[in-house]
Amino acid sequence: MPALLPVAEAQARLLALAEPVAAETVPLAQAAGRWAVEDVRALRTQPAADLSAMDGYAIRHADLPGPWTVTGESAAGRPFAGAVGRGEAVRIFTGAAVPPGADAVLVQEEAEREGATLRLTGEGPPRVGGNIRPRGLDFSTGDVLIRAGERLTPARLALAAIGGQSALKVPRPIRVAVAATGDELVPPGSQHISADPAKLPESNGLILAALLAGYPVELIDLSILPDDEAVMRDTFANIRADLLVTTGGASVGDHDLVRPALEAAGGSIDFWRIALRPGKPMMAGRLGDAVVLGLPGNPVSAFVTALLFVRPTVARLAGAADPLPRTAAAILGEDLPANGERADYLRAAHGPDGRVRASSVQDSSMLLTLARSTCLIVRPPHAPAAKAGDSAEILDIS
Ligand SMILES: Nc1nc2c(c(=O)[nH]1)N[C@H]1C(S)=C(S)[C@@H](COP(=O)(O)OP(=O)(O)OC[C@H]3O[C@@H](n4cnc5c(N)ncnc54)[C@H](O)[C@@H]3O)O[C@H]1N2
Ligand code: MOO
Repeated sequence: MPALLPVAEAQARLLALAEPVAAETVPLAQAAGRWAVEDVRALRTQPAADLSAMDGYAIRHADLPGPWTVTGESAAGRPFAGAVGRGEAVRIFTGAAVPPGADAVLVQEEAEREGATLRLTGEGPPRVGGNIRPRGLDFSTGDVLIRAGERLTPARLALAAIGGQSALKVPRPIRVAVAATGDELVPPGSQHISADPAKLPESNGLILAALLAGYPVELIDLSILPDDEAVMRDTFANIRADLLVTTGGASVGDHDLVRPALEAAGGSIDFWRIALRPGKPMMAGRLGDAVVLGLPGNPVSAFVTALLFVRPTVARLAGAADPLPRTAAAILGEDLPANGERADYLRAAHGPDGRVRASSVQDSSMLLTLARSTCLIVRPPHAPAAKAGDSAEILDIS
């Protein structure tokens, strides 16, 4: 058997197989969770004028400590038509244009008004420009607001809108075909599950669909394929997808038929078997225009490989410049033994003290421990033993 491929190398080879798909232009609301194909620039300056940051009175700072004569009002969307002269004040509200002549805003809590006469009761704005958001504070026309390859998060979509954009160029949705394999599998909720101990509810399809919720995908559900090479081959040969994900049948047993079926369908395997626990027998390759990922069948192995490989592939096909999952640092609540040759992704939970503790059982078939975990502790190959209180790298799965 060839040596196991390190995770980072496997990810790099996989991403090299995946080119972003063709782009389309969609209204902002449809761009949520997708990736920008090109730099998005501001079509306007924000704020477009000097605006008040508070409710109060627009004044000339040099006129402090007053008193002033109130000559009018400026509200958001309804600016004051005139200017502020010496000894004058204009009633102003948050977001309203500061009239010409005024250079500070006196907050109403620091003033007392009687008819048109305004008196200072507090300190007043400390400086020229006090309580004013100057024109262009956030950005100016032509500024790059979003870079090509960045994800269109809620904040970036709002930024594009306030920057004057109405539509964005993004890759079209990614067609992801998902097939579970195994004679033992039946759809979740099937009647005969409890009656037949040879049958097992299919769960990996849910893992994949749920992990891809919020991603720009069209899922093609190939359902459950039997352990039959010809059936698999014919199914694979007919898919119209950008990414084919199978689970199960990836290992070395007599019924592990995904690899030969893919090859019989005209596909090619780029790599197989990764220095990863769980998830060692994952394979990656191409079939026609599609990238193919053959995940192991054990549900926790399918989950971990979906996080490390499926989501990044979808993100790259969907235009992400930075598709790999981001790890975080956490403090260990317990000692960990030295690690072996495979990178280990340990199911773990954050305790009330904020520290993370790995579950004592890590068998890759066990979904209960996965469901109770808040993170995976990433143990690189050959990591030395670690002590409680040490920092560790984690992947959040909460
Ligand atoms: N002799 C060896 N045996 C195994 C090796 C090895 O290196 N040498 N690797 C082990 C490792 S590691 C893993 S991981 C598994 C993965 O095997 P497969 O991808 O071939 O998976 P299956 O045998 O089809 O299934 C494994 C297990 O998971 C259950 N399963 C499968 N699909 C689903 C699904 N969609 N939903 C729920 N559960 C599923 C299946 O019933 C099996 O219990 O191989 C080891 N063996
Ligand atoms: O790699 Mo398997 O996923 O260890 O159980």
